[in-house]
Amino acid sequence: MPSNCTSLVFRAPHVLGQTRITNNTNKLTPTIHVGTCFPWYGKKTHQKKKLFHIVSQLKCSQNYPSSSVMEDERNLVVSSLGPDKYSKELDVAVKAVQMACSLCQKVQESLISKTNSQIHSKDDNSPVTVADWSVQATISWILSKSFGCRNVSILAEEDVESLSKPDSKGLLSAVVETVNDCLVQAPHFGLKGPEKLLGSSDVLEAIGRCNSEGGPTGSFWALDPVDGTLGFVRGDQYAVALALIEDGEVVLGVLGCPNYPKKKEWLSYHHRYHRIISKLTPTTSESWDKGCVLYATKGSGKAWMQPLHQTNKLLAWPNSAILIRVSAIDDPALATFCEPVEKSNSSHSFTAGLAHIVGLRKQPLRVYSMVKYAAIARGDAEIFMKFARSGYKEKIWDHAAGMIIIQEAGGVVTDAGGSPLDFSKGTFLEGLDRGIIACGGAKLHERIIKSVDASWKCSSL
Ligand SMILES: Nc1ncnc2c1ncn2[C@@H]1O[C@H](COP(=O)(O)OS(=O)(=O)O)[C@@H](OP(=O)(O)O)[C@H]1O
Ligand SMILES: [Mg+2]
Ligand SMILES: [Mg+2]
Ligand SMILES: [Mg+2]
Repeated sequence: MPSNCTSLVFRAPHVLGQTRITNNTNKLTPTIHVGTCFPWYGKKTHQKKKLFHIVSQLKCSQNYPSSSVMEDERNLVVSSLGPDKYSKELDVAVKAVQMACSLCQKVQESLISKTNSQIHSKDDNSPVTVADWSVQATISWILSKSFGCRNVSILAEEDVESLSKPDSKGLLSAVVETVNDCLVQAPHFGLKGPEKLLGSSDVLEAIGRCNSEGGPTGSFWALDPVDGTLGFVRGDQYAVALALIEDGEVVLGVLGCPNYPKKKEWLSYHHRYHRIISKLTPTTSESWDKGCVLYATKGSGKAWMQPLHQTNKLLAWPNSAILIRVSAIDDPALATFCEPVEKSNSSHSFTAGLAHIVGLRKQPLRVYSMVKYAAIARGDAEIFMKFARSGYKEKIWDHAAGMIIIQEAGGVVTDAGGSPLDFSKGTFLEGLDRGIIACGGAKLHERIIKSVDASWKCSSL
């Protein structure tokens, strides 16, 4: 794991009550290195607890969660300390996505209680709302503020043209208001907000700045401000997806899923039930009722999840993160596969044929957005398949964050030919072979890839 900090020095030797922190050479240890081993042996339970607590605190004090303290029967071993290469990027990205989720929750609530007048159609007839532009502006502003405009390059879904038209004044002012409402909350999320309210030109600039073309060299952020806008406007699942891509490789991913239910069974409920559920359960998403942010950095072998941040209850976020892992189920008969809700986005008949050949018995779990990737990473489902109509080119922002989170949680993501997804060719996943297959484990993945050809021959795709 990349690490630029391999030791941590105490200002004074630590003393736990009467227990001095000593390492396995029994020397008082003012410095803890990666690999430092603290013997449990002979220690009393309360001393063990204190020792574990203090050593665990070290990782939290580094403001990042990927260091780890391992325990065995005799020792407590510090396996890694200090921030990894992307700690600052991860910290800012997670906070920015948390803010974006909170923005989306407010807009979704207001959309559901009003008419459809706030939902607009793009040239390709897909929906776009105040939330899509507002999240893009907010995250663009936060990234620029945190890393400097010149150092930040963003490739994002929404463009600025339709918002800048003279007849879009009402829409633009709604976006400006939403962005400002969100940015004033920045300090609650541990970020700096603007000194004064942003004007229309600031907001348009922030959206327009997301004009990176991506490509094979350098580093850029890929942002889908609201993925699954259709789910969003229907009061259902959607995601905020942010990934960092370096020299064509996804190195960091953050996925905000504000409506991810505490009980995985609720994922399969029709959107109308979600509305009922949201009335039945506290909208504050207290504890784990609904909503989470998932994240991972490349090569860490770990993926994390934290609950949605509550502005009135400040959670020190690395401390509230828990590790997630893909499902261990590798028997197709027991596996759940997810796919897009809309037939026009992925062929349901093709995946039904494929499922039959592979021996998947359960009904498909149809969920809007990259929440499907989240379900695989959390181990709530085993397979995700998407086969768009021929001629449709998948966009990188629809897959980057989800892919890395599944991979670091132990899963496999490829195209339908078994090749890795290529994020180095600009906006689209060029060269994608037919579709996308993501699985919790390699065994299931292999079985599906092997069956794609057989199923493909009898399909009309
Ligand atoms: N025709 C077509 N074919 C395939 N894919 C398409 C198509 N049109 C759109 N999209 C992209 O799909 C994104 C939503 O994907 P989902 O898997 O969530 O689909 S679904 O909404 O559940 O049906 C959606 O992302 P958002 O625009 O961010 O919602 C689109 O990028
Ligand atoms: Mg999308
Ligand atoms: Mg989108
Ligand atoms: Mg869209």
